[in-house]
Amino acid sequence: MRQDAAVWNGGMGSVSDYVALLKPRVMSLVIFTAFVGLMLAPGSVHPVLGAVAILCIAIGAGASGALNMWYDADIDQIMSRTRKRPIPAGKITREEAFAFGMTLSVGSVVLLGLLVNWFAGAFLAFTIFFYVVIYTMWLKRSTPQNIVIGGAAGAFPPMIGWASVTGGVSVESFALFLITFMWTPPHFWALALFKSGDYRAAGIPMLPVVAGETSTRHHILVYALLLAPVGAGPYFLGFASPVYGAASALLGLTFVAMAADVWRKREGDAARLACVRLFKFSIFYLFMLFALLLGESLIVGV
Ligand code: HEM
Ligand SMILES: CC(C)=CCC/C(C)=C/CC/C(C)=C/COP(=O)(O)OP(=O)(O)O
Repeated sequence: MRQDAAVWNGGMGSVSDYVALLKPRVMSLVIFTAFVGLMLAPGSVHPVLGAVAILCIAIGAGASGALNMWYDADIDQIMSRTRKRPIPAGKITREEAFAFGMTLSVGSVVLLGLLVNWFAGAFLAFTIFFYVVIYTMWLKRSTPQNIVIGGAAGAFPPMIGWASVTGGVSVESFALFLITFMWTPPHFWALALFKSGDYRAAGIPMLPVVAGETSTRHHILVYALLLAPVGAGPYFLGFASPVYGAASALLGLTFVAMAADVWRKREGDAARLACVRLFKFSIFYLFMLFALLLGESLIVGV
């Protein structure tokens, strides 16, 4: 039976504990990509409904983070990076986190369906399900390909933003999905390389634990090489300008160069630094690609 890691502290957690359950820092970039999807979609939506859509996606994303922490309380208590989270720290019980996550999940989906459209609402429900059930409850603990497949959940939000305007999907919204989908493995493995002790202790079959560091470095480089052209996809598909094409190529080549650095530097501080640099750059990279697309859509819209 799964052990409840949280200790009942005799009262409700504070507001900041509940905010922490929403994984706000990670989800901020997810929400930004959803916003860009909404802004790029053809046609228009009333600004109030657009704001409602983004709010619902944000709440749904946060809710899925809370449900992830509900299920993962046992392993979060073991890993040094996650030990201070509200449940292992004894600030919030698993039951409270579950009730909070479920309420926000259902609320965000129903609100998006009723006020915006039911295709977007169903897509949000599917994404929450994918992250919580497919990734967290199933793949994360069973295969080193966990984040390759499970990472799709984090890549769907721009498609949900797009669907909030059009009520459907398209080649363009799929191209936005593909960028985050190809980006997630190197984003995560760069960090996992030097956190593998944590995952080993928790019994999570992340790639560096199962396949070793050399294989993980190889995977990072291959994904970076695939990501570079995928990042330029919006230009090749004709919904971004040559300026975006050139900028995305430059960012993609920098990503590849940093992945090659991780591949080359195998020992000591140099290896660790190369991983940290790639991890930090990965976040900058994704933010920049979507910011460039947003900038172009605003200029065209003027
Ligand atoms: C299965 C997929 C993913 C995994 C396993 C993963 C894992 C991680 C981990 C372990 C961290 C370290 C810091 C922390 O715990 O907050 C992190 C940070 C971060 N991730 Fe991811 N991530 C994934 C997908 C994504 C996606 C889809 C996005 C956004 C589109 C994203 C954005 C970020 C950001 C912005 C940070 C930095 C947070 C900070 O500044 O503290 N991640 N990720
Ligand atoms: C709209 C919607 C529902 C969006 C969901 C977005 C999403 C799935 C983002 C993934 C973010 C993330 C931190 C995954 C890591 O989970 P982990 O459990 O491996 O990381 P951890 O060890 O830090 O908990």
